Amino acid sequence: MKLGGDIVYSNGEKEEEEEEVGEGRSGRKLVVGYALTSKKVKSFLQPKLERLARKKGILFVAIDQSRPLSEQGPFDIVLHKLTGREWQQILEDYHEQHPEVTVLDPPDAIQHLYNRQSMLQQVSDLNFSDPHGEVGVPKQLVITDDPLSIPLAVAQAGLSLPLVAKPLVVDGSAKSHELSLAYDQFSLSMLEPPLVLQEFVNHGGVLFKVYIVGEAIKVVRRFSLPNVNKHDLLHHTGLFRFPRVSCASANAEDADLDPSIAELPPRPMLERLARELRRCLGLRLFNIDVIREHGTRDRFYVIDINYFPGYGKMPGYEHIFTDFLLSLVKGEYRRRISTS
Ligand SMILES: Nc1ncnc2c1ncn2[C@@H]1O[C@H](COP(=O)(O)OP(=O)(O)OP(=O)(O)O)[C@@H](O)[C@H]1O
Ligand SMILES: O=P(O)(O)O[C@H]1[C@H](O)[C@@H](O)[C@H](OP(=O)(O)O)[C@@H](OP(=O)(O)O)[C@H]1O
Ligand SMILES: [Mg+2]
Ligand SMILES: [Mg+2]
Repeated sequence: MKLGGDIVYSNGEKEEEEEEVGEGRSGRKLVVGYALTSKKVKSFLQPKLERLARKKGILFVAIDQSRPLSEQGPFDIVLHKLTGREWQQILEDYHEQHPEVTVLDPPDAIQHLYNRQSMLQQVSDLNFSDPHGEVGVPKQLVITDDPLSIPLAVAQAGLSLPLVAKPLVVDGSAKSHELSLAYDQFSLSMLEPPLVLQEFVNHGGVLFKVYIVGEAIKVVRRFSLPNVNKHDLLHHTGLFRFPRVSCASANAEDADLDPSIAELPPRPMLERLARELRRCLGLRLFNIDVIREHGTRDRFYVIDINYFPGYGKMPGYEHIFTDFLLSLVKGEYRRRISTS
């Protein structure tokens, strides 16, 4: 079904003249139940998203966690980002009782991303290489106990300094994003396991965030940590704790950067990588942090994967996300028609 219209928003954005209108199980509207933290509601459910969604026949409804899910809705789609075993069980039970509802995404698949080791394992297993480039993960080591054993473990694993120390578990807390850079082996004993130690890869201070929403991808540049050279390594000791550099709202899109550093990774390579990761992770909503090894044109590393990231910072996310939601029910209708 098509709806005419031509709205120009205050930010100067002009919507397409014709927008598709969604149809959910409840009739005309496509009902999306959401279970998100208040921080996520604020960053994701921005007025521009709700306005466009309404226009396309999509209704976002907050899930009341104090009431059984089956008594709410009916929903066509459940969108969620909450952690905890209890919530995971609620969703799994609900999915069993209501297989007709699309749960974005399956909780067991999301679990893989809440551990920085299993998060990158799938990327490593891909052994990704195509004519446009190679994508790997930095060498890393998991430490679960005794900080005093770290220097020896690092030497035995053959990891080179400097190392980025990251909390092993990512649970949405600020603490799970408290990272540090270790310049010398003695400082490694001051770290607090459980953690992942990852070789620092020089990449010219620019990182590429690749947002994935179903089959759509969008890449943005962000500032990152600067290169560490031999001189820095000789003259710095200790741990350098650093804030969430790549998450800062200031992006690197308009900065005057060295083109060999700022050049986006080749689009066909990212599309193929996203497709393969979507398949092996079993997820549709995530982003990957990609860096290009300094001094190379086509050697890339994935250093982080985030489930349901800050889409509010992705340009045009309201269009991409609403199109994605509509595509899910269209697929559902197609399936029903072909099996009836
Ligand atoms: N192996 C690495 N080599 C070089 N820089 C790195 C490496 N790992 C992390 N960094 C830098 O540290 C930043 C934070 O690391 P990472 O993305 O793993 O943490 P995070 O807390 O999960 O971030 P996000 O906010 O994206 O979830 C990166 O954006 C990048 O600037
Ligand atoms: O979009 P990028 O720059 O990757 O950063 C996101 C993080 O990766 C996410 O982990 C944050 O979400 P949570 O705070 O819900 O984990 C997410 O929080 P947000 O939705 O409040 O922006 C972002 O900080
Ligand atoms: Mg990151
Ligand atoms: Mg992360």
